[in-house]
Amino acid sequence: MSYVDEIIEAVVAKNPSEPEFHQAVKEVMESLRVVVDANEEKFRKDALLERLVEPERQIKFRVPWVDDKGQVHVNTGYRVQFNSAIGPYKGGLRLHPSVNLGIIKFLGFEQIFKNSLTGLPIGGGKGGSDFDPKGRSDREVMAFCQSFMTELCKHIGADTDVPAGDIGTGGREIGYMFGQYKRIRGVYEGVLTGKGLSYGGSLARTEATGYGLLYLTEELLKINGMDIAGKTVAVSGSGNVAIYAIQKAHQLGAKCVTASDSTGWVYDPEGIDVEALKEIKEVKRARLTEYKNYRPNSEYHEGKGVWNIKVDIALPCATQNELDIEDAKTLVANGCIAVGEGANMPTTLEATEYFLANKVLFAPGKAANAGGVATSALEMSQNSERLSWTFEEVDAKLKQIMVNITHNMADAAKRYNAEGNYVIGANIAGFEKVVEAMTAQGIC
Ligand SMILES: NC(=O)C1=CN([C@@H]2O[C@H](COP(=O)(O)OP(=O)(O)OC[C@H]3O[C@@H](n4cnc5c(N)ncnc54)[C@H](O)[C@@H]3O)[C@@H](O)[C@H]2O)C=CC1
Ligand SMILES: O=C(O)CCC(=O)C(=O)O
Repeated sequence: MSYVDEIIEAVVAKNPSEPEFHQAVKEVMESLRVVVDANEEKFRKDALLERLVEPERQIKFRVPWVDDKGQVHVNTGYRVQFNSAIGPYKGGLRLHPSVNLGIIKFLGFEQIFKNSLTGLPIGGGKGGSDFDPKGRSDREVMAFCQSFMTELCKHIGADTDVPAGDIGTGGREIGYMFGQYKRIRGVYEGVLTGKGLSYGGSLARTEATGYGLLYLTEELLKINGMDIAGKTVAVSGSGNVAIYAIQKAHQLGAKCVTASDSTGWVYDPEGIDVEALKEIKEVKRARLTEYKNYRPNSEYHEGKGVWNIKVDIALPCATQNELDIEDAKTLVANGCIAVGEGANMPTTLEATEYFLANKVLFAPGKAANAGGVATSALEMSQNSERLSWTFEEVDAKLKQIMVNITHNMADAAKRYNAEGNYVIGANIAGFEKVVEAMTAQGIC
């Protein structure tokens, strides 16, 4: 049996009931086959792949908090510090009822390669809790965040592990967590990114993941002889990534006609009104049913359906495995030319293979959504030098990073005779740097 197959089998056997982690490992390992085969003897001797798929550390803890009626609730908190070969652990905190150890491990594993692709010195980690902020008052969210950070603060720091936002963790939650960290540890340092501008945040971090996704998509079309201007786009989700992806798509001359949340989706043939979306989701924290009040000519549908709309480009920006094989077949039949993953692993393995087989330009999340974590690393740099850069400076660096990632993944794919396969390209380009650093640092 090949080394890659042995590793995939061992991961499944050793980590039962973690299907998302298996899926993430399988996707990466399949892409690395050609590199691993060429270095099999050395990698086996060093147990390189065994070390890569085993987190350096995983922390699981109790998070008790009191609701507005005086009732005590207990949630589970996680932080998986996956790999620190190229820098301090870096990755977001997800607050969603679906969170469990397997989900955090898949996200942490992806983060290793994504962070490497940015070209910046950040290792891979991820965390979160099964707490659901939806429908909770600000005081309840604060109570949860303070309790969560009371334990987490023992394991993180500006030079060791720097968490940030993810699903359910936005500016409000980061603020409460930062306050609690400072209160307990007594240090004012850049321990979290995605902070508010008044206490060390970076301009453009809020926009970065969505903007970065569009910079990469634009470049990908460009190197394949196409222009993003004039293209029709479907976006799923209506959170941080989706909102700023739609905004940048419009700025680049494309038209985005859909958005969704966990209960339904909207189709607006004239183009999604970003200001209305921001008001509904960022200010009112309401459901998308409200969108019709702002745009009477739009349609609202319950359930899932954005991938049934005929578009040139699909940008899944909600959550994992939200785009399956049936969706992929519909998109291809409707003439879709490119897919960029704004979310982490939103496309199933089967759907990904279908896109690749049908020559759809497919940008995997670890490349396409790397603009968020890259800008977090820029926030860390600004915190270290006690300076704030302008929006234009940060945005220009973000754009350059996304353009570089596009070329690096395209070049890596070409080097290994897989031209146009950006899944292989992104995984190999991310892996190469991590392996070099792990090898240089000896067995650890
Ligand atoms: N915020 C960031 O900087 C980055 C986020 N990501 C990824 O992007 C995705 C979205 O994250 P954010 O926009 O930050 O979160 P968010 O909490 O701001 O928005 C999440 C969106 O996805 C929808 N959603 C969540 N769970 C869902 C489900 N089970 N079914 C259908 N819709 C669902 C929500 O309704 C919401 O519209 C996630 O996969 C996240 O890991 C990736 C890189 C960076
Ligand atoms: O900004 C960060 O540190 C993390 C962003 C993140 O969680 C992700 O890239 O999935």
